[in-house]
Amino acid sequence: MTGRIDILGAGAFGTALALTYARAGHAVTLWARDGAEAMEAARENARRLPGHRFPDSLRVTGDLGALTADLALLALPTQSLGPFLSSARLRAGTLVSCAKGIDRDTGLGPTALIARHSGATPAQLTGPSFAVDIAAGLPTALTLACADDRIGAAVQDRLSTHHLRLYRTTDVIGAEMGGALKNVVAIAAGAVIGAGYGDSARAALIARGFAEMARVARAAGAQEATLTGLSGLGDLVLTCGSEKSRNFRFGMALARGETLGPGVTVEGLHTAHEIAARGDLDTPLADAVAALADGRADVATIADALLNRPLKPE
Ligand SMILES: NC(=O)C1=CN([C@@H]2O[C@H](COP(=O)(O)OP(=O)(O)OC[C@H]3O[C@@H](n4cnc5c(N)ncnc54)[C@H](O)[C@@H]3O)[C@@H](O)[C@H]2O)C=CC1
Ligand SMILES: O=C(CO)COP(=O)(O)O
Repeated sequence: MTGRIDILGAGAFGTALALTYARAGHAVTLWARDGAEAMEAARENARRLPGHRFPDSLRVTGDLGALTADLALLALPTQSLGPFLSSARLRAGTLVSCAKGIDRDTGLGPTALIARHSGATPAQLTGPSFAVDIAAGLPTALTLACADDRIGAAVQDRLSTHHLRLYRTTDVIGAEMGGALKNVVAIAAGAVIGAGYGDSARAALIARGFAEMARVARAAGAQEATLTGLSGLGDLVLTCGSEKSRNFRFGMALARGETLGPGVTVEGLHTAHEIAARGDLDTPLADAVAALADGRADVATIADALLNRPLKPE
């Protein structure tokens, strides 16, 4: 079934989804905070996702009043969501967040922010998917999480395309936590590779990182099965194994004493700080990523500390 879909946020991911749904026959309106007119004229997002011409059924606007679809996707970084939602007063019946993080001001995930700031039904789209892969039309599978399974099923149906297959869950917390926490492990994995510790060390880190993800997610109320699905394990494998990931590249750069350019979205940095600041669980990787990013410790010191903790059962 095709229809109208609004997408808010013309970064790499919002643009990739807009291309996907416009190509599938939907009438898509993509809202951009900056540069809407230039994108509309060029028929391309040259800054965030170059090389993909916009189909005729995709139009770009800078006017929130032009958004009238009953289904809207929110593709903004997590830390922008609260302030944006509180000022935007969106009308859509269902708002689907694509953000992978935890809001540092409130400790809330994206769907709780939607519920707090709008009357819309909140849902979460998450899982292993680089914007460039989706834009290229490569096969991809994601998770659509919605507490209301009837609405979730309808959204799953509308947002699945031939190349983009959506699975469905009502475990919104699990889906959100998987997407947020895998970014922290990806930064750590990038640091391992950047420091030259090798693939075996990275595999150990991914496995222990997954154990930490499960601990934190369970404490937040997530179901174990969600974590072993696309939004947890699936996205963890993708992000820890590819230099296409900004979180992974950020970790590599940290280990090498380099920086990424300005304006690069690195969601895991905020999530690491949020988890480390809570301090209520055993989270050595989140603590390490926060310390590394703050310059409180270097990779060698952190690796020594992690390796020399008391031995314990797995
Ligand atoms: N790029 C990717 O491959 C994927 C990204 N995501 C998630 O999607 C979210 C967005 O990421 P990207 O599109 O990649 O980021 P991006 O860095 O490419 O773009 C972010 C966009 O958000 C806009 N923005 C930032 N603050 C804003 C505000 N307060 N109001 C309005 N617009 C604002 C920026 O102008 C920019 O267009 C993140 O949570 C990310 O984890 C999820 C899956 C894949
Ligand atoms: O979430 C992603 C892939 O699923 C994108 O990862 P990065 O934000 O690290 O680029």
